[in-house]
Amino acid sequence: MFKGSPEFTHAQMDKVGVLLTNLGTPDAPEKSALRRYLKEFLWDPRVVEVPRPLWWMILNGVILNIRPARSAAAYKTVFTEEGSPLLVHSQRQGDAMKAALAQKGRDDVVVEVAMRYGNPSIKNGIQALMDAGVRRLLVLPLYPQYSASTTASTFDAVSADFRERRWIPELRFINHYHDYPLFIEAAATRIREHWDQHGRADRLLFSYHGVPQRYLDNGDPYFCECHKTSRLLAAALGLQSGEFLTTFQSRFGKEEWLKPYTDETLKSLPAEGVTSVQVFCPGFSADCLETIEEIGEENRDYFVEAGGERYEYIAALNDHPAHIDALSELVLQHLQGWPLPQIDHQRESRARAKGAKS
Ligand SMILES: C=CC1=C(C)c2cc3[nH]c(cc4nc(cc5[nH]c(cc1n2)c(C)c5CCC(=O)O)C(CCC(=O)O)=C4C)c(C)c3C=C
Ligand SMILES: [Fe+2]
Ligand SMILES: [Fe+2]
Repeated sequence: MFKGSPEFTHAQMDKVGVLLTNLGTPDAPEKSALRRYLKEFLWDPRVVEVPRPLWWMILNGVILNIRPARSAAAYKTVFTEEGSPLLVHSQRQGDAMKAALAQKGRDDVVVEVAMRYGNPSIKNGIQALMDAGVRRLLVLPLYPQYSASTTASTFDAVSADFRERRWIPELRFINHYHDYPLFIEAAATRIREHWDQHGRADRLLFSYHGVPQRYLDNGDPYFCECHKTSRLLAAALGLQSGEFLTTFQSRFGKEEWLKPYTDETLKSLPAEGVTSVQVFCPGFSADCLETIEEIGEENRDYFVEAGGERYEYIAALNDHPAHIDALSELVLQHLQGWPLPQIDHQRESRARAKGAKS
């Protein structure tokens, strides 16, 4: 049986919905929650492209016995009273997006936030939108650069939900916004604000989450989109080549990942006479474990141990007003051409008078 909409009446106003998604995060910084989260995440064939029987054995036999405890300890250092930073920032982005759209004259748009893995799930997010009468759905995965491991995986989850539905909404899906001028300007604003407060450093590092080199070799545009973001951002900031670097962080597993690696770069810079760096992560729309702990703490230690003197992490865009403005303009652009929701009030009152579904 497909999931239906038995409460439907013709008097109901068709709505437009926006589903903002991000990667997802464990429910708690505990071993059991990490095991659940990593099991779902790392079993996704978009994330780990290894033949399933072999990967099943490695994942269940080795990784899920070691990694949950290690990752839980790392997550403990970033969780706050409010919860996981990624989720907290995402929810703030959702609230701010709703307010920005209303301010721009679209208070009819329903906004939900969902996570590809864990909670709040994409399934529940789509259900909430459908329950609100959404018949036109715009999905915005908050990954500026397209990668099969993130963006396509989100599409998989949305389409998997649709496969269970009788009445699917019209769908639009934003693949990427790595070169969207307002996004570049928002990131440049964040960096300029940091410079206003702290001054500049010898180098500005743009550090992106990595993926295996093999994915690039097989046609994933992620690497190129990261470099394009860096180039546009450098141009917006008036930086010359040599003043900024593009590096890749968060390696997982033994194979080669996109290079240069952020950690190795930071370890080598002091020997080249670079003793002050600022690091910004243009691929992370929200601060999370990988920025707060890995870039903010772990990599700082590498740089300082190698002789670096000044290391600053520049916060992600999170709910910065320039970011919310960019994302809401992006949404409005992608909503163009979809008829505004309309309601036939006469028909509605007739239907109500009859007290029956029409
Ligand atoms: C921003 C884009 C991201 C890409 C591309 C990406 C690819 C990718 N990630 C892993 C493995 C892990 N990533 C983990 C955390 C994590 N990854 C992203 C984003 C991208 N990942 C974010 C935002 C986060 C943080 C989530 C949070 O809760 O704060 C983790 C879990 C953390 C840990 O245990 O160390 C893993 C594992 C792979 C294999 C991959 C591409 C193939
Ligand atoms: Fe990741
Ligand atoms: Fe990491």
